[in-house]
Amino acid sequence: MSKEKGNLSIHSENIFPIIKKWLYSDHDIFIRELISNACDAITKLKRLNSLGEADLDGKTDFQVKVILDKTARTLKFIDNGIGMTEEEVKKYINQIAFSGAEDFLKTYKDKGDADQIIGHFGLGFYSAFMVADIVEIDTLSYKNEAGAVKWCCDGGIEFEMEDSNRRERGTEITLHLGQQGETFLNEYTVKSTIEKYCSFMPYPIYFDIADKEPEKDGEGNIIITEPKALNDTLPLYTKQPNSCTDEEYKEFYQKTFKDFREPLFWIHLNMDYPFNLKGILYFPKLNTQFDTMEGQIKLYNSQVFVADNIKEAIPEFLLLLKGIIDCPDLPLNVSRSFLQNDGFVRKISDYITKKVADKLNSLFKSERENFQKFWDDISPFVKYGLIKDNKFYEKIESIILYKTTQQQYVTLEEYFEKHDGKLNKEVYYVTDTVQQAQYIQMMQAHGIEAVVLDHGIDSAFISHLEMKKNDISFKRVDSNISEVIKDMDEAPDEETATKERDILTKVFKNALNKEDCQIQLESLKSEDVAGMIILSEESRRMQEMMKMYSMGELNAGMMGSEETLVLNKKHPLVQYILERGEEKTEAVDLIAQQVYDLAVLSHKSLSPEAMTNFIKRSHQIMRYMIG
Ligand SMILES: Nc1ncnc2c1ncn2[C@@H]1O[C@H](COP(=O)(O)OP(=O)(O)OP(=O)(O)O)[C@@H](O)[C@H]1O
Repeated sequence: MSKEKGNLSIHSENIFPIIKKWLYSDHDIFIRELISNACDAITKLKRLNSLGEADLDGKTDFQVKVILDKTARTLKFIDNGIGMTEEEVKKYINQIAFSGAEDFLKTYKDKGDADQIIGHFGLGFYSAFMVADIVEIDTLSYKNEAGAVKWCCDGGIEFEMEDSNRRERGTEITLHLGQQGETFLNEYTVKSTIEKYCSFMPYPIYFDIADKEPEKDGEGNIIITEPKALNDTLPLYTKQPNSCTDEEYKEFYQKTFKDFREPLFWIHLNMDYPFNLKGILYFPKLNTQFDTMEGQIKLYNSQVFVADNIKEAIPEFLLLLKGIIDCPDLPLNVSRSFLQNDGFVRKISDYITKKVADKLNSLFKSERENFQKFWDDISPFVKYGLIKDNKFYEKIESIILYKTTQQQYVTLEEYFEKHDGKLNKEVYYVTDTVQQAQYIQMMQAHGIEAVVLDHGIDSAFISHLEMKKNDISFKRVDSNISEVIKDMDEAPDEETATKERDILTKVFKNALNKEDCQIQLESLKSEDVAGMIILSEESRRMQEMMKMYSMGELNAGMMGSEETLVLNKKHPLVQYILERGEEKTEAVDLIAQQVYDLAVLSHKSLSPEAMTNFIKRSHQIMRYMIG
């Protein structure tokens, strides 16, 4: 065969089923596409007018109307934009995937770029056939000499075109809704879809029902109400940050996210170079631990809603926030439903991360008091962020706050400074201030404050920080006996210590009837406590991990032995037992059992059986007291 060259061609009978079935994931996006076209038509006309190429004839009340006629089963999209000539309909509508928007941008690209044109691919219009059996266009171009044109197509490969008697500049698209479009005969569906996709489109959008019964007052007089646009044509995020007030930010938040709590603070993103990005990120106030998972980032492309929570463009941890991001340069695919994952998207994500880190740093430096006030609410987010994103970690690592048991907020550096010389790069923490009160109090008595790390994210946060800063270790207050609370002067020699520990181990094993009873004998500075339970940090973390992976059953047997009963040699009850050696008396048994139960009680709850015994024994002891 001789060498040939040619153009590939598309058959519309093949492409229509693809558009109807596969191109767009959601049926309702035809509303977004047709309203976007209407807005583009207005933007183009305005642009031409500003270039002196179009006369508006005084008609500058630019708007888009959507009218539902339930009886006729039609949905109309009417604009007073640029309109189309016969040639333009042939070129842009009859040729699938030939975009007039692209054509326009090419022609006018050097003549200023004040407004954004939404269209790009030349396919959106055909999404109307997902819901309509027949689509009609009635259009009159702004060009003086142009005649109005009517176009009609039933979704097959044939269309009809004829002259129209339309007199108004602009375009009216009529969808004759078919079975697939049944749901759009419902006014609430149409209205909420417009609100979903078009809330921030740049021209007012009015929705109305054809032949609607007029509203009347009690006396039967018709109430005339001003039509109200469904959208906000100048959303706050498009304005310059220095011209927005706190009140406006709060109001915008409440309206956009239907959240009537006040946001804690916000970041207004406004970038022109190297890419165009605008938006506002809000740090919401949390009610409960689980609230954090309810963030919502709405992504827009030239004021057209794309989707919520697009992971490719927004760093995962930011999805815990609430916000709007509008990026006209987003590399969207045809359906505008997801992004092509390229380096550009990564840059957007990095930019947002940097902005958030900068804001947190500036709050820390210049509004420390506020930063502390916000900390409880924002810390789950910050911690999640630093675990997920190393760049974020590096930028905010030094400003992470820790709330101490005395309700102060300190950085790690400040924590060590506070305990100057007392702690060897150890951070003592509590996970439950009530349950661990005994330990907290003991440490406080010796000048050590613990920090409260009681959120679900904290165990992962601790591990992450230890991995990053390997000289630092986190120790729960009940995980060991700090040197600070021991009385080192009273430490016995090795031989005595072993002997005493052996005696106590035997006595306690016997009294408690417990084979795996680990005993440690210490001289504590305080004489108030006879015994306390400690559980090594490593084994407790292991237990927690097992619990998380639902391996709870295994832990009791495997890990139980890691629990140690620390007895205070200075306490008279412990001394009483030691003085009696291994002598077995009722009093020794009672003391051992009671000391053990009290130690457990200040660490966790007793099992039902142990609790019953404890109460019985306590009564018995009180009876002995009165003889
Ligand atoms: N209401 C309208 N007024 C004027 N021209 C219109 C209107 N609707 C569509 N057009 C013309 O038809 C062309 C094709 O529209 P279509 O929605 O298929 O694609 P697009 O908007 O260019 O791109 P995309 O597929 O990205 O939406 C538009 O570019 C525009 O030139």
